[in-house]
Amino acid sequence: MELKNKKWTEAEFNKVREEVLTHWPTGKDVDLQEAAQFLKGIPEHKNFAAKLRKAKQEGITLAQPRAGVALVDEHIKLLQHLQNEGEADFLPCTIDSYTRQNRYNECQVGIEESIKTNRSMLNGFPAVNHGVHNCRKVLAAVETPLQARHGTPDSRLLAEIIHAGGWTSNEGGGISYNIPYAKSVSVERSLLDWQYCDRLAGLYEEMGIEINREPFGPLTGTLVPPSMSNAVAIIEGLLAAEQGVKSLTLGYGQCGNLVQDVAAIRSLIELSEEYFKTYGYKVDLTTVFHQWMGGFPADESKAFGVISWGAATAALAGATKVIVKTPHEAVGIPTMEANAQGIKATKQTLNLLKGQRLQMSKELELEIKLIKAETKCILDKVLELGKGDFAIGTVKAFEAGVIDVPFAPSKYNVGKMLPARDNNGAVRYLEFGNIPMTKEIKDFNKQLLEERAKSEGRQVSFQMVVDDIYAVGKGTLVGKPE
Ligand SMILES: CC[C@H]1O[C@@H](n2cnc3c(N)ncnc32)[C@H](O)[C@@H]1O
Repeated sequence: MELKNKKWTEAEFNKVREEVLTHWPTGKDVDLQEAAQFLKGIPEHKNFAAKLRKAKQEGITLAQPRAGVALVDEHIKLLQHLQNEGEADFLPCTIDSYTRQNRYNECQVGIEESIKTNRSMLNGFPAVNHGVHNCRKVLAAVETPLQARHGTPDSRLLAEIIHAGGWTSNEGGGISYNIPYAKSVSVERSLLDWQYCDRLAGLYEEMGIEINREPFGPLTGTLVPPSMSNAVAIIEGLLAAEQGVKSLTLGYGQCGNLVQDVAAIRSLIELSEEYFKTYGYKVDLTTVFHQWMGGFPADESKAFGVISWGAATAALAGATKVIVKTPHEAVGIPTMEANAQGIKATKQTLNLLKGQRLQMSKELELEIKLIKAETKCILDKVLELGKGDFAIGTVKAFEAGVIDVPFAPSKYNVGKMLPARDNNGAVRYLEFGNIPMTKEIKDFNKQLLEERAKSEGRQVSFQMVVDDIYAVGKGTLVGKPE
């Protein structure tokens, strides 16, 4: 199938679908019409898109954890704890790493091992292997909407099974679940495979069922300049809308400077609304703010400091949803108690800040303008490279280094751009690589980094990048020389 940013016809979709449903035996339980009937029977309070729309109307920020274990009953117990004790507003099913690489045979081994050892031998819920009916069993056991959260370049079979299972949201996208997660998956391949997932969501929409899609905002979660992550989010949103997606949550990963993080969310909303209007897409747009995605302090009390700071920033930014971290972040998969604690700390902060927003200021206005200008430089070039087609343009933009995600494992990412924090901890471009920014923008980024260098008595250098990567885990935002 040739890649172009054009809505797939049902014939094109069905031709691919026949093969997708054979990738694992559980694919044969997916029947679109039967699934549509099942989904229509799900009460509104368990529909992701509906709950997001309500939160946006009420101007509140909702909290969602990440969580997933190997076996169905344990996963249900975990989610019920996060709902009842943690008071989670949305529940995830974080999918295991084997499923993310379509290695369903290894999932099967992991499931059997988990049964044998009575502990989760997978780092998430293997939804493909568990199949439609077990996904429905999970949905029946909770009272909040469910979403698949993962990092899967080819999420086609996973999307089929979780949506037929009544989970009304799927996270990911052809850039955001490839470049930060895979080494050798071509951008063209992942864009096509995610067009499939978006077209599936679009088909359900056409049958009167709302399905939410959430591109993965943070990307590598390591010093990603807001304009780079916003550019990717807007592209993935536009590609999804072309396939018929009507409920979109665009995301962003906390960088740590309050003004910049609030400006990132505000500019993401403003710029995406501009683009969706230009292209005539009628979409329910919401935002999601991911609490700090970088290195965490091992000390749990300090971890709660990071978690609460992320919650506060999400509230002050006016994000619709915040993704919660846990006090076990530095060590690995959290216990269900630690996971619930992260949600409770987050909700305490959200409740205390309810209705409050960071007021407009000269600094905030400047940062919003700067992020929008930088983002438009990237998007304009992508569109030019694609001769008006964002899908083709994205493939060419990666080849040219116009889209360049810092610290990405993918061999399709040129990795020439380098970010570093300025004196206030805002993430700036230290090296632009082939990213086409105006001279004014380049000079401004350079000036801010020079100011930091001067205050630290050193040259602007790669060492700043290294220092910034380790800083938060060591208790500061900016990695100043010791
Ligand atoms: C995007 C990476 C994030 O997902 C989190 N994560 C990955 N798998 C799980 C899991 N199974 N349960 C809870 N959190 C998880 C991980 O801690 C990290 O914060």
